[in-house]
Amino acid sequence: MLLGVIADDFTGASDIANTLAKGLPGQGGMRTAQYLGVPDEPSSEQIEAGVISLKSRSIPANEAVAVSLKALAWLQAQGCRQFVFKYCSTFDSTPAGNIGPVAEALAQALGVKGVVACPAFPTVGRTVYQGHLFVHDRLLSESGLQHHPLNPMTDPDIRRWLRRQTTGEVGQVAWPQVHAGASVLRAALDAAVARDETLVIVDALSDDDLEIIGRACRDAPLITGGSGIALALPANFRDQGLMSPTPSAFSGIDGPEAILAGSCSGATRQQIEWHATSHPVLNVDVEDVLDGTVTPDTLATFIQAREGQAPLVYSSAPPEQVARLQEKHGRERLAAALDALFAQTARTLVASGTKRLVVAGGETSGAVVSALGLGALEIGPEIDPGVPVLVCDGKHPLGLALKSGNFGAPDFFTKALAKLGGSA
Ligand SMILES: Nc1ncnc2c1ncn2[C@@H]1O[C@H](COP(=O)(O)OP(=O)(O)OP(=O)(O)O)[C@@H](O)[C@H]1O
Ligand SMILES: O=C(O)[C@@H](O)C(=O)CO
Repeated sequence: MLLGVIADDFTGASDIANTLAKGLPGQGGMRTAQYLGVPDEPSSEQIEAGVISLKSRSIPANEAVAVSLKALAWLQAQGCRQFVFKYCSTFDSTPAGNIGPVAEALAQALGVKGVVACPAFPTVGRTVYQGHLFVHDRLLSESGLQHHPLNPMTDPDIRRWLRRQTTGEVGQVAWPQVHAGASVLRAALDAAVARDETLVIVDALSDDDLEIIGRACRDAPLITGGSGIALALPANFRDQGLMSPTPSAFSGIDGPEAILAGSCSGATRQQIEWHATSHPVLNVDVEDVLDGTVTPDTLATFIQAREGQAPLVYSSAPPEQVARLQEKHGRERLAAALDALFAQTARTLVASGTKRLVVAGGETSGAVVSALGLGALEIGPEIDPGVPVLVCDGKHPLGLALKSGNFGAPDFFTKALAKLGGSA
């Protein structure tokens, strides 16, 4: 294994695994595996990039640091020579962490300074300019993310946001020094090291900028950011003659299908609305879940009876309704009940032969794949930006798509099932 990634959530892990498996246009990517948590055993496969999915975005900072260091140790034991800490392209965190504490702990463990921090993902509208994060044409703090239930992003200046979370000084490299090319940027990062800056926010407006950043980080032991930060890393390894020719082709997994959505993001709700125009959907009433009227069997039975019709079950609701329910029942209680509902539904479905499973939402995906107890997932073709086909290869192959709440086109769900089946 050449490259090790520590991702702070499951859908974010798929996102960067997708970037690494694709590589730069026309150049090919790395043979990539996504692991669900820190594996107990060494990697047995011919994997070039290993991505460890953690659920560490919204847990206490000291726990996030501990599990991230454990992931680092496992990746080091697999022989990785470079590490990426992947967080959200909208920098999801609070003044208490977890991006700063985890990044500083990894930097300290690796003995490095001048570490790039860049959440930019221009393909989905996330750019960084003068240390400020934009979502399309809005500042982060005016993009809707200021209302995020767990990590309200109320300050678009991510230098200032990160300084609240860190003990070391946070530096900045502004866009002109990125645009000037990899050697100018490298010199700017070396100057940051000389100033004793541990983390350095680096501007990026386009994939060209991200490629320059990746090239400048060819020999950097640690890089941090969104998935875009990994764009040029496969090419760095290929240029050094370290990679094998072509990863194996994905030929598709056919069989019964299911779509589970717990994400309440605008994109997911639009995708559900689109899907409902021509496919069976079941809207789960959260109060029925809490009082036991709706159970995992209710959902599994609905799906099993509609095999071949792309059935979807969802709890997703608009923000006002979510806020009202959270007020009444408590956020933790709702999340635990819904996580358990989707997790047990997935277990029942897979046990009864479901072969293609699409899940919307990071927390929901984490609950589902943890319950399924899957090993390493291999990365297949891209469905939409940031969302690849995932394959659990074994005696009973399973194809998965784990969609970040805000990702995907309106027809994402049917497209995902088609890609999992090997068509489209
Ligand atoms: N009807 C509902 N009422 C209240 N909470 C809900 C409802 N439906 C889902 N939830 C909760 O909303 C949260 C959705 O989080 P999840 O991470 O799955 O989606 P997301 O935040 O859109 O995705 P991502 O993290 O990938 O951006 C879960 O904790 C889930 O339990
Ligand atoms: O970077 C992103 O936006 C996603 O990969 C993600 O982390 C969503 O949870």
